[in-house]
Amino acid sequence: MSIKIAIQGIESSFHHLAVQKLFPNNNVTLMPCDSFNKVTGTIANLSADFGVIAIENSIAGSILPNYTLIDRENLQILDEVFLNIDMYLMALEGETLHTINEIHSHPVALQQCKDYLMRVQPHCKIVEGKDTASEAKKIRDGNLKGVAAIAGKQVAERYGLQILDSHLQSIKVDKTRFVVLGRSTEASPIAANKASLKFILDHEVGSLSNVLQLLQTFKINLTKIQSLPIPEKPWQYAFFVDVLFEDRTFFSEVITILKKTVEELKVLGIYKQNLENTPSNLAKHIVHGE
Ligand SMILES: O=C(O)C(=O)C[C@]1(C(=O)O)C=C[C@@H](O)C=C1
Repeated sequence: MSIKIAIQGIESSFHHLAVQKLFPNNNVTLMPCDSFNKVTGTIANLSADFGVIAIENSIAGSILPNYTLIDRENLQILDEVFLNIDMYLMALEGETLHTINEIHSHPVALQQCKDYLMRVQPHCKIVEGKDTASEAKKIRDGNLKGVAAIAGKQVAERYGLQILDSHLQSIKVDKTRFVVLGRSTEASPIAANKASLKFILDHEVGSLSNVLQLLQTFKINLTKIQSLPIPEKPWQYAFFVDVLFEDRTFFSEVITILKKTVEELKVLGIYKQNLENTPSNLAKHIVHGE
């Protein structure tokens, strides 16, 4: 039995690499989607067991629409993984840096390489595509002359393109955080030490500061805070935070207090921090029915 995992993009994209890191020993059926929207929809309508989506890149920043998608579809963050990203310029055999006049890639990938594009290829037309790998495949399938794609090295190998330039990202160390999404309402892992929360505050002086102080009191470490506008309420914001906790009881107490004090609270996931990129245990539930 295989696990069905929806990703944005096709085989060899960075999302595919993230799935391979998370589920290296499992029989995975990849469900390629051409937008993040379709990934979350595919999980919500039960077609996929899980989905993997990028949530933040160290150079390009948060992929903001993905926060809204997780929230809107009522999905749970079940796991995470961090990929080192290295960007390459690739095109058909025989092309050189001087014959290229158009460059395609995923918008977040283009953003990571914007210094390179301005410095080395300022004359090129930049085209935002669906994902790194499908843009490269398009060049191969359509025999597109004068067109290059920005993608990972594995994409050049998979789709038979020639590498014209390497390490294009603006900062050498380039990392993307991906999260595994599911519909699961099952108990979070016993070893969980991280949570993603969304809260909305009333417009009182100090309401955000009170929440931060509460976290401090209970020794809960805030690792990320992101505000997003609430479209129905102009100039009001929802806060999306990631927190690390050592003591599960303290964490539960904080949740109880927050529920009473903030206007709205939603737990988007309780999982184990995974800086070491340990393979996920989630497949067990699907394959063995545990
Ligand atoms: O197009 C791809 O290969 C992707 O997996 C998408 C994506 C992203 O959404 O951030 C993934 C990792 C990199 O940061 C660049 C692009």
